[in-house]
Amino acid sequence: MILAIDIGNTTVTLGGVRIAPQQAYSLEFTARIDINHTWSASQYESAIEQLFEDKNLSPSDFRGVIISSVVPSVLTLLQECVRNLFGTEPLLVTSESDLGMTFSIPEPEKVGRDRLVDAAWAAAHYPLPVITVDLGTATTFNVIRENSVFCGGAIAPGLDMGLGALSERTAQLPRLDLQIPKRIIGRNTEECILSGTIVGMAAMLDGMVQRIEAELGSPATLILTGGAARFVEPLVLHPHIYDPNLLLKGLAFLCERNCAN
Ligand SMILES: Nc1ncnc2c1ncn2[C@@H]1O[C@H](COP(=O)(O)OP(=O)(O)OP(=O)(O)O)[C@@H](O)[C@H]1O
Ligand SMILES: CC(C)(CO)[C@@H](O)C(=O)NCCC(=O)O
Ligand SMILES: [K+]
Repeated sequence: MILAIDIGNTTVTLGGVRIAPQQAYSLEFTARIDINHTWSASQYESAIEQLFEDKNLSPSDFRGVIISSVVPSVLTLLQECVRNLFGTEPLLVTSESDLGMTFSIPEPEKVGRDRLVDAAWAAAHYPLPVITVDLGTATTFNVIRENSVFCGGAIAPGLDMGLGALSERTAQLPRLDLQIPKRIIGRNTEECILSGTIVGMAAMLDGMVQRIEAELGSPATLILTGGAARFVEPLVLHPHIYDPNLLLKGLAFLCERNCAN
């Protein structure tokens, strides 16, 4: 199997991805390590060793390691971990990787590598044009046109970021955990916050997708992913596919594609 590592601003997500014949990708395991900016490489290394021990895994179970990162400082630490644990360099996703896409934007190297992975998987596996929406620390949109042309997207504040900001910057609003709202018209403070944040996110997605389709001049396939997607997905009206492991499968896909070359 392939070890896929996504370094985000909140979490490092690890996945063991097995690729069966006929290109069937399955997740053998997933694990999350919270980003801790005081940690050294050896602390991340211990966390990964502990994970392997818990899951009865060893480095020899993996035939490749690939990383996408949007946090350069943590990437340096995890590259060192992989070197120590596996004795090899991990493959890194960049805009120069073979992504199976071309770019119609001026600075592809500035696009978050998590966005590139989502886009590469979607371009290869879904009818084009396709829009991917990833609900993580931020909510990101990618738009891939016919012929696998990555033409841009959008970046909005994340769900949890919105919930956090509401409580931190007010006297009377509590900190709530994500949950699916019971109704649109909230009947108390908690219901109002959940409606405004979560139904609001779904409405934003629907409105954005409508506007993106208008700019494209054609309907698009809509793919939703990311840790917070399950709270929003049931409220999205536009036809869509919920693919919770897009990023990890995308990493394994790119590992295959870029190791073979
Ligand atoms: N098991 C869970 N229960 C409740 N909320 C969750 C759970 N898993 C994820 N979330 C929420 O989903 C959000 C997004 O998760 P995801 O893993 O996609 O991104 P992240 O790790 O927070 O962001 P990044 O990838 O930028 O680090 C998290 O901020 C968290 O609030
Ligand atoms: C938007 C985030 C933070 C989402 O993880 C990440 O993709 C990122 O840092 N992007 C860089 C800017 C860009 O994608 O244009
Ligand atoms: K920043």
